[in-house]
Amino acid sequence: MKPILQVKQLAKRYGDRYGCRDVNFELYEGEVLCIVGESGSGKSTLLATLAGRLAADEGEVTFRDANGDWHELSTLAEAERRRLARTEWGFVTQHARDGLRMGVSAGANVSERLMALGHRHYGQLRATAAEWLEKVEIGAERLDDPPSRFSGGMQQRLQIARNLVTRPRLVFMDEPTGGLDVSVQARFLDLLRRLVHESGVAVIMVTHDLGVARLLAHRTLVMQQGRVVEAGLTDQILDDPQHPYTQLLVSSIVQA
Ligand SMILES: Nc1ncnc2c1ncn2[C@@H]1O[C@H](COP(=O)(O)OP(=O)(O)OP(=O)(O)O)[C@@H](O)[C@H]1O
Repeated sequence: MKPILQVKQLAKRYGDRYGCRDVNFELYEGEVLCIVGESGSGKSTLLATLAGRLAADEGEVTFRDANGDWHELSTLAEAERRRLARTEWGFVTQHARDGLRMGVSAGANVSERLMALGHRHYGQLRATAAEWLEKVEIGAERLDDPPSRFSGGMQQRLQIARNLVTRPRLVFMDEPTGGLDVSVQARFLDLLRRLVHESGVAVIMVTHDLGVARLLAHRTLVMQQGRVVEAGLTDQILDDPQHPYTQLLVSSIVQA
């Protein structure tokens, strides 16, 4: 199997300080990778740089598209990056208001990305949006309601539908459970795990919650002060952490 993403010596600076540095890994089709670490360790910076939302200062990120062509993000024209973001990628944000259009209907939120791909048939768009609302357990009768009338958990599920409806090959997620009450997190994670598994999409997810990584991720990267200090299979990392910082992270949840 070939990787869909290759990351080499990636670094992003803010002024003369590094947000993240010396990051190397490959991601394979259908693989779920979690990036964990404490606040300020560089997780969001790394994610935004991988998705081309921030320009890398060093190293490279190379993505293989559905035709098998490789694209190095730093050399991509902005129009081409946007095309990839529309067709091959998704991005789920921590706060739904950053990832949804709060003023338009739930149905429009889902069909918008399809329309950007050229789908125009109104009845078909509506039917697909209804189908996806059902898939994320919202209920098609809410099709015309704006997400501002939804609970936090529903908004986050709508964001998932909006992103997966175009069948992207890679979805970036920045703390998707971060804003949710603990009581709704479990249901959300369960649904997410099922949809990711069914669709075969690859996911790179930032989380500070090792429990989320345990539940979803095949592999995990542990970040400290901008660097990846440990990387490997999630179960191995959580059951037998090698780096002192990972040991500290793991022991802090065991004690909690
Ligand atoms: N726009 C910015 N300008 C300057 N420094 C920044 C900026 N964004 C992040 N940083 C710094 O880069 C480092 C990494 O921050 P980043 O937000 O990527 O960490 P994080 O692990 O995602 O943290 P959190 O979990 O709190 O979101 C931190 O030291 C942070 O202060």
